[in-house]
Amino acid sequence: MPSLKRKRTPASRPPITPRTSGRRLGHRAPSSQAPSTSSVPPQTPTISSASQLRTPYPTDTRIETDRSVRATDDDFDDHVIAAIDMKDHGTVGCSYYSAEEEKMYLLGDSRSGDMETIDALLLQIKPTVVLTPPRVDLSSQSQDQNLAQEDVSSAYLPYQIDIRPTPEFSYSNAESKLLALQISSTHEQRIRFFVPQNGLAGPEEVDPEEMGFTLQEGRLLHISSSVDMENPVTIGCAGAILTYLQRRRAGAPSPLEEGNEYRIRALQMFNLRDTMWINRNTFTSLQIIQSESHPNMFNQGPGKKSASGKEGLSVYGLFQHFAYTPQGRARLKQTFSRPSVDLDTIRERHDFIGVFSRPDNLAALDKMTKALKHIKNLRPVMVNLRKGISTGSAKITGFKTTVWASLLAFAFYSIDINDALREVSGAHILTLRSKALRVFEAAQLYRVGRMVQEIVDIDNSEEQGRTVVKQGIDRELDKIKDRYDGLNSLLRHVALDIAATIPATLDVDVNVIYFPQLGFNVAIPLNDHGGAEYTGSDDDWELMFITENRAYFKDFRMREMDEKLGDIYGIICEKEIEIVYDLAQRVLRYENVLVDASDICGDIDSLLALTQAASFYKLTRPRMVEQNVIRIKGGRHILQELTVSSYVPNDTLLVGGDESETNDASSSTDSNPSMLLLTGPNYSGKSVYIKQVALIVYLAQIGSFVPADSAELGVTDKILTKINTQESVSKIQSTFMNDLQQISLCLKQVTNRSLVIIDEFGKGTNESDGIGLACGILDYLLCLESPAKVIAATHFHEIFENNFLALRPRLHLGHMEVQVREETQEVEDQITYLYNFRPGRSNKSFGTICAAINGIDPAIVSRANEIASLSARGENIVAACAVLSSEEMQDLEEANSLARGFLEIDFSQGGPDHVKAVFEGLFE
Ligand SMILES: Nc1ncnc2c1ncn2[C@@H]1O[C@H](COP(=O)(O)OP(=O)(O)OP(=O)(O)O)[C@@H](O)[C@H]1O
Repeated sequence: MPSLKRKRTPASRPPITPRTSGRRLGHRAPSSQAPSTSSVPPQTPTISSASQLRTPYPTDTRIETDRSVRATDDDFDDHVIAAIDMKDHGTVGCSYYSAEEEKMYLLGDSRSGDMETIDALLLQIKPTVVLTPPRVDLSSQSQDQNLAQEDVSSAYLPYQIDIRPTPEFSYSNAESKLLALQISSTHEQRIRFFVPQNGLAGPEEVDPEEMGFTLQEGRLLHISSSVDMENPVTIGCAGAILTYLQRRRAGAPSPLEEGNEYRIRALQMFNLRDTMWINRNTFTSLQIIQSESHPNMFNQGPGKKSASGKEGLSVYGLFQHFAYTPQGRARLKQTFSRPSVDLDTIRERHDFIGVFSRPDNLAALDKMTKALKHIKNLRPVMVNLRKGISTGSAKITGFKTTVWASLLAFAFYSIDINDALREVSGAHILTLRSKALRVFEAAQLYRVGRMVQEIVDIDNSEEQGRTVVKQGIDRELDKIKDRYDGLNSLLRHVALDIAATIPATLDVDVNVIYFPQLGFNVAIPLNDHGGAEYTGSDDDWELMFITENRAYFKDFRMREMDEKLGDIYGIICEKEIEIVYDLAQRVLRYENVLVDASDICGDIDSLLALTQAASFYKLTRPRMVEQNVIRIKGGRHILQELTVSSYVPNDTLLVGGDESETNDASSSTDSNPSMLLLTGPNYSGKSVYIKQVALIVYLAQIGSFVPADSAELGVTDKILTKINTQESVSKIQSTFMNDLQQISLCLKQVTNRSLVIIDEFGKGTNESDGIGLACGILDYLLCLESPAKVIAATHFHEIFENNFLALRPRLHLGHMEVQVREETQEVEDQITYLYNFRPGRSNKSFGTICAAINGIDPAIVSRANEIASLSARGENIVAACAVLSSEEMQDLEEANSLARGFLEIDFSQGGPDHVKAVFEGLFE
């Protein structure tokens, strides 16, 4: 008996269509052609008998509002709702809710906050909606953000600002709402609070009520375990978010959304204090997450390989290819937006990379990365599973097969990760490993995997676009399925019977087709006039519908089969729905631990991305120390070195705070400088050098290895930059104005643990003002009692020619070496860029040589050289320019004697003839 293979159809409902040919002239025997599934009517209906039973609400209900607040199945994960408040002259509080993680994060109140703090927060959080009370005006911030986004990157999406009444931010509103939260029922919350060390022993062991607390006390205790209630502004913000979520739920058009959307599984504090302060300007200018074009990209100088060398490159871009899971990439991006200032966290990440970089762990690393490539984020999978159950059976039949396939792959591949973690040598020091092993064990991965594998026929499910249950699970279901599969042969026989009743003079193809919703039908091809080639031998044939090629009829045989077998497909689906529903519920018992396991895979994936990048880009482990120091040997710029054929590594030494040199001895290279001031011609590599130092510090603190032969680094709390970028060009204000804003922010934020990067400050105004300001700022930074680490580059040679900036041990001068061969005829060959950092200042201005290289007339260049050196010496340029050539001197002397002779003429003596004779004498 030919078995009926159910093919995927657009609506996933297989029509069964055995076909036989009617008799042609000459009484040919009915064709023995195999049954075909051709001519599937486009209006194939959907199955719903069982689904309607369990679907109390329309399954396609969606909340459609604007981009930021809509909650659909597709973008549900994207929502990040932040609330920000500022009180009492600068206490900033912030909370945010991530729909993807189903978590609310609360910031510790930041007492010295300002709009820049808020900007940094928004940058980190990347919210879709921001709630603020009327007293906080974010409109300028978002305007700026939109501008930046337009011009530079899509990394920072604009957000919707929702100004809410002040009472929504009150502490009392927040407290009552927090206490009413139902998060204590979740496994994770109980464990976090009551048995932090015991890991995942089981929820029943740690119920607060069992420990003798009243419900209210239990909840307060519970909330306080994850939230520091001593942060009133932040707590107020949490209240505003809870009010917002409540309003959203109440406004949902269908109760379907309730409980599914905006659930809060956990509360967690996050603190800017643990995070390095780094603002958008710095992210942009160091090309960390977005691209930057060098101002000279269209005018390449020597050593520049291609104009597009920097375009489109970003540090994050270099690393992200090594993260394979969605949660890993999200975690990696978060790591890049939040470099840490916590030594333990940083060292732990370095330890992880160190362990997995060991040659004897290569096999384990390989096993883990291979496994990670198959792992999906279980958060949306679980949301779909939960929704499928709570929204009724129509959803269940529509359980995307990816739900089961993802679960199955997750279970089995995370077992591989678990095994690899056990095999890794030297990993006992890694707390992430211990945590992962604990969570994987609790998640009962093998059991969950087996449950899914035993029940769900993944291949067939994918083919049919619905969940198909395997043979052997339910005897009755198997029997019905056998009957369904046998339909194929039955229908062929019926088709042959019908064909035998068709007059021999006609040659008609007869098909009998089963549609799950429309039952059994005889399908007859259409003739050239659009009518059926045959319409039945008697009145019994009833035309049901016509498609493009065929007409469909019911006769007594079809009606009889409808009666006996018409529901067969529906019954199969209904049975399968029940089994799958039961399976979904059993899997959901492990929901929290499975989600934890999925998150842990993200953590592991992001750290393995750092590990693989470390080997690919030849990075080394920095030595993180308590001292306030940056000591780099053979440092490289991780992006720039990819764009040049041979990159020249350089050393750096900077010491901040009290450890920097304070005595007034004359400058010496042995002292500990807090400031490095670089000079040198264009293209000599100053900007690359200063950015390289900042990037090494940054990379170390996100937990990555660094591009250097060795690096000894103390923790830096802020990287503050004044660097010209494309972004500044796009701003409404002038470059100088922007420079001033950047530098004033640096000066306001700076601490002795900060790293300040200043690239050519003061270029946008007149020279003397620029020099004055630059000197004033550098001097201010040098004179701080406990100075920050500063690297600055300048073209203002006057600073040194005129001793505007007093030399002192804290200040080291440096330049990027260039080789000059003046004896060479061709001016282009006179200068070679070596890119070596050398102590001391550049003793010559090569600006004019650069001008010559770029095609400026040699006479102009030589004149410019003369004037530049006069100017650098502070001489009177006007007087110097008045010096005349010998020819000019001769002419001048002649004119002089002529004028004197004229003045000596005595016009009172003699008549006109006498005067005429005197004149003629003068001009002879
Ligand atoms: N260490 C290095 N090794 C190799 N090439 C380098 C190095 N540093 C810089 N370069 C090359 O020199 C080019 C110019 O560098 P950079 O922009 O830092 O110069 P600059 O002195 O800051 O110039 P400007 O004063 O015009 O801004 C870079 O684009 C790069 O191609």
